[in-house]
Amino acid sequence: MAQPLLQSAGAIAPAVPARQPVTETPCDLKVEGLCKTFGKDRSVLREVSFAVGREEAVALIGSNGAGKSTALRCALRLIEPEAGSVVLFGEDISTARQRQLRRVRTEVGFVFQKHNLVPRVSALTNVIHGNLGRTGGMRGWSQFLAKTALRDRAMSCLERVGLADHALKRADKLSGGQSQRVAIARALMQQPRMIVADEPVASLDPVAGQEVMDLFRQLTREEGITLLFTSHNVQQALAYSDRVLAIRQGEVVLDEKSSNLSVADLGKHYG
Ligand SMILES: Nc1ncnc2c1ncn2[C@@H]1O[C@H](COP(=O)(O)OP(=O)(O)OP(=O)(O)O)[C@@H](O)[C@H]1O
Repeated sequence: MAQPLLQSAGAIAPAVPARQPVTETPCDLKVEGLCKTFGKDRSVLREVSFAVGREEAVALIGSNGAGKSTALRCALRLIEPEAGSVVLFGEDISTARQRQLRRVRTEVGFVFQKHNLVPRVSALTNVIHGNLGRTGGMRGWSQFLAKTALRDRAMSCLERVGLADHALKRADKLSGGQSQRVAIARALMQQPRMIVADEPVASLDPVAGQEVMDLFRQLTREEGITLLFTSHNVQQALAYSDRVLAIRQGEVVLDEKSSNLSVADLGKHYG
């Protein structure tokens, strides 16, 4: 059954208090009964439910238009589902207002297919932008110190992705693979508990794509970061995840540990 309607941002809180976390095992994200319709009757998500365990790497696969990106966006309330519940890091955000949403989402690093870097500034500045909001209330010397610390941290994030040498290069002079690495460094800058990546390597050639996926796996394992990513590529999904979710026409049709699956199994659920 679908859960009660989610409220839009800024709406008045319901008289009934928000549902409390219902996690049986440690779980960073749990969604239940998400429904989303575009326009009058374009039903894109139909009671989508899934969970992402702490420090787990979960791949969400499906063909073009299956609803993967919409599922990710609704799961983080970047867009509003019409129904369903969302528990993020143990906090029920189904009816959360913008302020609570912003706070909880600071612990999520986003990486998209198009890296969305600011083209005319350096890789380093792009990474610093991942966290500039946190110095907003500071003034004078404390702001200077905070910015110096941010710069040092951004440099260390670029080192983590192997791009310290390119720190001062303009973003629009970087290759696709390098740009995606900067996007990962920018996500790391937030010191996220979870990274959500929407087709992070779809626009890269196979070698650069594999390097970026290797980097995701290495960094998330070393730093204990949960990973939820979407992919069209069943081999890649299997290779880089602990668990695979397949979505078809807005419905979850498979939710299984990667170790129990073969590429052929996944192929059957892809479409
Ligand atoms: N803002 C929107 N307005 C109207 N329709 C939308 C909107 N966003 C997505 N859709 C439609 O919803 C369906 C699912 O889109 P979604 O982007 O979630 O699929 P996807 O599985 O991520 O596909 P792809 O792999 O091609 O990115 C598509 O038919 C798409 O056209």
